[in-house]
Amino acid sequence: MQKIYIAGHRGMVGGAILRRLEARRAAGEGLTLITRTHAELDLTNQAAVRDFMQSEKPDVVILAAAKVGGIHANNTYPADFIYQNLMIECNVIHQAFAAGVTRLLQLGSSCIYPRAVQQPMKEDALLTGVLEPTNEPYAVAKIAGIKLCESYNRQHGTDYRSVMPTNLYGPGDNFHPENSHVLPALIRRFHEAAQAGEDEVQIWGSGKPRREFLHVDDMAEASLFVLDLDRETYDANTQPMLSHINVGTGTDVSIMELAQMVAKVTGFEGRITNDPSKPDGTLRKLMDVSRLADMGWRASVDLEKGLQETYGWFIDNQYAIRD
Ligand SMILES: NC(=O)C1=CN([C@@H]2O[C@H](COP(=O)(O)OP(=O)(O)OC[C@H]3O[C@@H](n4cnc5c(N)ncnc54)[C@H](OP(=O)(O)O)[C@@H]3O)[C@@H](O)[C@H]2O)C=CC1
Ligand SMILES: C[C@H]1O[C@H](OP(=O)(O)OP(=O)(O)OC[C@H]2O[C@@H](n3cnc4c(=O)[nH]c(N)nc43)[C@H](O)[C@@H]2O)[C@@H](O)[C@@H](O)C1=O
Repeated sequence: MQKIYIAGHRGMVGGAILRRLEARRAAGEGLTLITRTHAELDLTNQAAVRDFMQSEKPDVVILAAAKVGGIHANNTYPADFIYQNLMIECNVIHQAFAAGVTRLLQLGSSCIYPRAVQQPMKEDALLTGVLEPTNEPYAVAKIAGIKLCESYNRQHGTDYRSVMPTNLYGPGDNFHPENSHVLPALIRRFHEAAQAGEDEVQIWGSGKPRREFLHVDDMAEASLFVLDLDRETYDANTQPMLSHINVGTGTDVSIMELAQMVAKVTGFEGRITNDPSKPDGTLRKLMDVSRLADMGWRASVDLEKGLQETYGWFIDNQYAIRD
């Protein structure tokens, strides 16, 4: 019987991972799944995390809890993003080690890479240049998460792994009008404009930046794929000081193209205009996903289909708006 702690199980990604693990358990796999809500266990609290890890002693930890948000939230609350994410990572990773956890998977982000890096971004581009200023504090914390895992592996022989997702979306996303990521923000704005019969919707920035969008079910599947790899395979495909694995689709769209897709899905037929007072952020973020593809995993959810499904989820859960 394997005991797995999923940190952040009420979030978009943690929730999708939990659903997959529950399905495995229902199919007969010997799994004990441990969860705590934020209210039950604040992961920025070192003593609380220590007591929890020591009493539960999980075999495996999946770290999908983090302070998460889009370009505006990152730019507006930089102290929250760096402080909370560093604390969560330090507490969970160190206390997991202290409690004897041998395998851990932590989720980083594509924003760890330099803003002007060669595209698509390979894992070895890490720490080769200047970060994007709108999310540098969050990115620094995410880089620290990778380095924490690598350092415990090198000093203590643990098997702590890191996956770096591209921009994610899907059921359970945060549709807050300012603090969310672009895809859920546009679903909400275009839906509301279509319902109100408005003839114009503004998107932030120039619409020219390019982003890659991965469905959360693909992300959950990739996370468990990486977690399940035997140690020899993981180590053979990574390096001790370059141990993270990109997760993405390998294709991107411009923000204006995304807006046009969202307009179609939500039935908005008016004009799409730009708000140049809002930042563009990184001009392009496209993952090189060959490391994961070489090991046998590829994304399968098509963006158009994923958008339709996510819009359906939004319609059914319109009041599940966070913050
Ligand atoms: N969404 C995206 O586009 C991307 C996400 N990622 C990464 O994927 C991971 C999951 O993100 P996602 O599911 O989208 O984020 P969500 O915001 O949906 O989920 C994060 C979860 O973490 C919990 N959490 C936050 N702070 C604490 C805390 N101090 N103690 C306990 N729980 C806490 C939240 O609980 P509560 O809501 O109650 O605070 C929430 O349930 C994160 O590491 C994120 O950085 C990476 C790239 C892109
Ligand atoms: C996943 C990643 O997410 C964040 O980085 P980002 O990719 O820049 O995130 P974003 O989704 O918020 O924006 C993408 C693009 O879209 C444009 N855009 C248009 N209209 C809206 C809009 O209405 N909302 C938002 N949020 N963006 C909009 C926006 O101006 C930008 O050009 C990181 O901070 C960090 O958290 C991280 O790792």
